[in-house]
Amino acid sequence: MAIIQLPKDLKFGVATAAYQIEGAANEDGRGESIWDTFAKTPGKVVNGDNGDIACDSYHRYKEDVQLIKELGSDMYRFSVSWPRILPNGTGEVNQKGLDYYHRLVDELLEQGIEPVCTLYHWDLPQALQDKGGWDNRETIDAFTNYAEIMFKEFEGKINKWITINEPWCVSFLSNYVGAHAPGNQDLQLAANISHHLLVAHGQTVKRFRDLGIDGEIGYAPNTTWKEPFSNQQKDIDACQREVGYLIDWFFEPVFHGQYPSYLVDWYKQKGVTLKIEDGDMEVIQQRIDFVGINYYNGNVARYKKGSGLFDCEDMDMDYKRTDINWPIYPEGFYKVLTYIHKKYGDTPIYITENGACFNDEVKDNQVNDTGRINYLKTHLAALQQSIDSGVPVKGYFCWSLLDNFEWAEGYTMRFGLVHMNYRTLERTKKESYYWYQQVIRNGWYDL
Ligand SMILES: N=NNCCOCCOc1ccc(-c2cn(C[C@@H]3NC[C@@H](O)[C@H]3O)nn2)cc1
Repeated sequence: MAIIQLPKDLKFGVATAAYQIEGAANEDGRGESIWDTFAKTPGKVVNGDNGDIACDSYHRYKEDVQLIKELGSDMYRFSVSWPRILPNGTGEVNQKGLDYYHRLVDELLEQGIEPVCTLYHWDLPQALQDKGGWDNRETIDAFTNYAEIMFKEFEGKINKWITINEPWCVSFLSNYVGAHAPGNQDLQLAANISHHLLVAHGQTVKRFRDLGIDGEIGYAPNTTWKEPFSNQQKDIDACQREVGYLIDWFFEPVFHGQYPSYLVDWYKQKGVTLKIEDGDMEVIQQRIDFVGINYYNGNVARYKKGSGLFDCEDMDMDYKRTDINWPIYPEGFYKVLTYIHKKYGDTPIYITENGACFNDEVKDNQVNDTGRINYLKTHLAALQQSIDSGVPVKGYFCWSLLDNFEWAEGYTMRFGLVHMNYRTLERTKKESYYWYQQVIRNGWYDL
C-alpha cells in the first residue's frame, strides 16, 4: 500500500447548503424560494421530499458545529438562504434571518472554525422568480444588493465569500436539462441565465472591492472530465465540448474576458446567441482571490453524432459507481485541476466540494461506509498528485457534513460523513467521519 502525505498547510473542511440542511422553511420570517415551489410540484423530487424540515440544522446548529469541531475541521462552508434575509428578494430585511447566521457564525468562531460563506446556493427567492428570475437582468442588481447587506453585516466575522455555487447547475441543469428548479427546458434561456449569473458574480466582486470589505472572494463552478476514447480529432473535440460546457464557459469570461469561441460557435449552430450588453465582459472579469472547484465524477467519452447537446457519448468503462450511479473516476480530478491550472493560471484553488453518495444505513450504532472511504482515498491521492504538479490548492471541503436533501433525489441519496435519521433527526458519525478525522489530524493516510 502507498502512503499519501498531504501538504502540512492544506486546510480541511466540510460543506453544506442552506436549503439542504436548515429546515425551518416557514419560520422566523423566511420567504419562499424556488426550491420550496419546485419540491412541492408533483413529480419533481423523489418521494415528494422537500426542505421543510431537512436536518433541522436551523435549530440544531450547535450540535452540528460540535460535529465539525470534533472532526478537527479548519473551515466550514455553509450557504445563506437569500429568502431568509430578504423574504421578497429585495426591500425589507428580515432581522431574524440575520440573527440566525450571527448565531451560527459566532458559534463557529468560538470553536475556532473558519466560516466560508456561499451567498447563492440555488434557493432564489420565489418573488424574484415570479418576475423572471435569473432571466431578468434586474435579478443581477438584486443579488448584488443582497450580497452588500451580508458583506456589511458580517465584515470582520466572515473573511471568505463565495458568490455563486455551480453556475452550470443554476443555468443549464435547471433551465435546459430541467432536472433542478425552476425546471425549464430551453437552451437559449439557459444561456441567457449563465451570462446573467456571471455578470452578477462580477458585479458582486466589484461591489466587495468598492466597499473595501476585508477578506477574500471567489466563486465555485462545478466540473467534470471527459477523456477521449481515442486520439481521433472528432473524439478529442467532442470531449472538449463536454468539458467546456461546465468549465470553459464559466472560467473563460472570468479569467480572459470572453466566452470560449468553440462553444459560442456550437451554440450558434443550435440557434442560440448571447445578448451581451456593453460593459458586461469587463464586469465579469473582476479579479478574484480564489476559485472554488467542485468535482464529483468524469468518464471516458467519444464522438457520436446526435448524442446529447455536444455529439458526445460516455463509454461504459465498467468503472465502479457510487449509489447515485456516478462513475468513480479520480483520474478526472487530476485532469480537471491540471487543465484549469494550465489554462487559467495560478489563482489559489479551494476544492469547495468533493464527495460520494453511498446509502449505507446504521447497524449496531455504526455506519460502515467503506465505499465513501475508498472514494475519498483515491480522490485525495489525485489531489496530492495535482498539488505535486504545481496546482495551487489551498483547501479541501468534503461534501457533505451531513446526509441532506439531495435536490431532485430528495433524501434517498446520502453524501454525508454523518448519517441522518430523518424521522428522529438523530446524527450518527459514519466510519468515513472517523477516517477523515484521522487524515485531518495526521496529514497522511494509507492508500
Ligand atoms: N451534463 N449533462 N447532464 C444531463 C443529465 O442530467 C441529469 C442530472 O444531472 C446532474 C448533474 C449534476 C448534479 C450534481 C449534484 N451535485 C451535488 C450537489 N452539488 C452542490 C451540492 O448542493 C450537492 O448537493 N453536483 N452536481 C446533479 C444532476
